[in-house]
Amino acid sequence: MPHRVALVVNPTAGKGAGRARGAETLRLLTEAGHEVLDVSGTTYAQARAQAEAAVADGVDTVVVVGGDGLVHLGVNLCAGTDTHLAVVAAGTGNDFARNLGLPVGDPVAAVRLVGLDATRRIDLGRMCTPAGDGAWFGGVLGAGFDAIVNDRASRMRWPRGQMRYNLALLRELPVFRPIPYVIELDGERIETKAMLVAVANTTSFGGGMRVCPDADVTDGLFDVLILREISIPAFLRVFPSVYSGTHVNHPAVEIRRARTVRLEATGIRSQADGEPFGALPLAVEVVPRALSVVVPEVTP
Ligand SMILES: Nc1ncnc2c1ncn2[C@@H]1O[C@H](COP(=O)(O)OP(=O)(O)OP(=O)(O)O)[C@@H](O)[C@H]1O
Repeated sequence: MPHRVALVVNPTAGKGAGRARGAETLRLLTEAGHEVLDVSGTTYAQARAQAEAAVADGVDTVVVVGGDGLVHLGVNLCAGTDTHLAVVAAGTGNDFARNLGLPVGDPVAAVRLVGLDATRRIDLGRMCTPAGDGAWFGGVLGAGFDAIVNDRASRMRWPRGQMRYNLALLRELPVFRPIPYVIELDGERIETKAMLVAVANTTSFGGGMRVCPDADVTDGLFDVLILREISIPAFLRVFPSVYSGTHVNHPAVEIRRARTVRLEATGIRSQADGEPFGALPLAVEVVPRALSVVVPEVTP
């Protein structure tokens, strides 16, 4: 079925590969008979404003070409509506696409899905500051060491891609101190020092770090990881096991399930889907079935 499509391309995604992937996606969508409105911008803010207007105008589907940052934009455009989100994964990490079994680095396969009309409704996270500033996220919200590294990486101009995060991590690690948190899980209050707290809708972030390997996007619950205070050498030893998800067996790791989470810590910022969000405190809730995603197969 031909769709009315709003296309958002991040030309900087995947170390600059996004531009070519975007041009290919535009050509493929047009050839497939879809009516395409290219709402890409020279900045994230411009793309967002143009895409919001297209969604308000009633497009059927938003197609994002980029990494998890562009998925984050798409999630915020389509959340709570019947507009479908299609992902042409062309970023560095592509955690969202991998978690949902979507094609990665393959615009032909991703565009084919748009015409097949197979969609799946998934849960989203909704985060809110005390001032009432809110946003949605599809993947993982982190507030701790991950957000500090993410913050530093986003201020660095070089190198690009995954190496930037590795370098930021090496710079932050020696000066990092465990953070005193107040965490509320469905109203249960936990006071603890921890290295990071991650509120997960999907399983992974940061390019394959399977922080909450059993997270399920349709269970109406977050998986919440608390990595309690450990020494920096112990942190370095446990860190690689996050890629296989076996870190969950470490005694300092606790994973809990909750519908609502409140996070409080002084001077700590958050990141969601790899994009910086506000400082703590934050209130977070899961909103079941808030997003319709274009997928390879129909699921109820
Ligand atoms: N023209 C643009 N349109 C959209 N986003 C842009 C644009 N220029 C720069 N960006 C930035 O790209 C980031 C998102 O990148 P994305 O996740 O799509 O790709 P990536 O290669 O995986 O990036 P990263 O390695 O930074 O995670 C956002 O933080 C956004 O501010």
